[in-house]
Amino acid sequence: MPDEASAGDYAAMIEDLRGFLDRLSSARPSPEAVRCLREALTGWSAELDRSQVPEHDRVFGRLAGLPGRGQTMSPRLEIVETGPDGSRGTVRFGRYHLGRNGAAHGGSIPLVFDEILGQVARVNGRSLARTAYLRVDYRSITPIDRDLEISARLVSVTGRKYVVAGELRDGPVLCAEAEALFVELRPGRP
Ligand SMILES: CCCCCCCC(=O)SCCNC(=O)CCNC(=O)[C@H](O)C(C)(C)COP(=O)(O)OP(=O)(O)OC[C@H]1O[C@@H](n2cnc3c(N)ncnc32)[C@H](O)[C@@H]1OP(=O)(O)O
Repeated sequence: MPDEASAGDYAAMIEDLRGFLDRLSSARPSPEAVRCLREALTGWSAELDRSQVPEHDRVFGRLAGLPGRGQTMSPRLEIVETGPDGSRGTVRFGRYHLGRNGAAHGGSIPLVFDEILGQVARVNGRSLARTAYLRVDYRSITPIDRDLEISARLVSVTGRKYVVAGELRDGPVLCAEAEALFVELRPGRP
């Protein structure tokens, strides 16, 4: 992991990257701007090629405690309260996550449910578990560009099986609900 100062810079860079992806996805750049962007990206890809590391040493998505864990794959999730039986927080789907007609893309919603439901399954040291299934019911469109409330609660523990349920709300409106099964890995399983 990076030291505190560079972790702060890394986290800020990830926020910049989220903002960049939002702007890119809702822009209609000129051909000249596209050429310049390509040039800059090619330069940065070459630079990053020089600092590739094995999975264990990655920083992306490993900054626990920060909103979004320092990654851009899933929408920005900020946990405000967590405990052994559940957690709640806010999530913001950006323009990058737009599907059609103002609604978040259906695939971006399970991403954030896997994050928060997985975190509930992970507390109390149940770290070596994987998502066996994740079911999402889309109840109403999920709007982008505003903070929504998201929650998860532990439903049951049966041997190695943890069932966790979640809800995504825009104020009084239920946007989506989910249920997932996490199965603790047997010793020696990757
Ligand atoms: C706690 C930390 C949370 C971390 C969040 C992780 C986020 C992720 O996205 S992980 C990546 C996505 N998931 C994966 O890649 C998982 C791929 N699948 C697997 O590795 C395995 O199938 C795995 C680990 C889920 C289960 O394998 P294994 O340990 O051999 O379990 P197995 O013995 O077959 O089944 C155990 C129990 O779970 C049940 N079960 C397993 N899969 C399912 C399923 N899909 N649906 C319903 N029940 C299931 C079995 O029926 C069995 O129940 P019972 O004990 O009552 O008979």
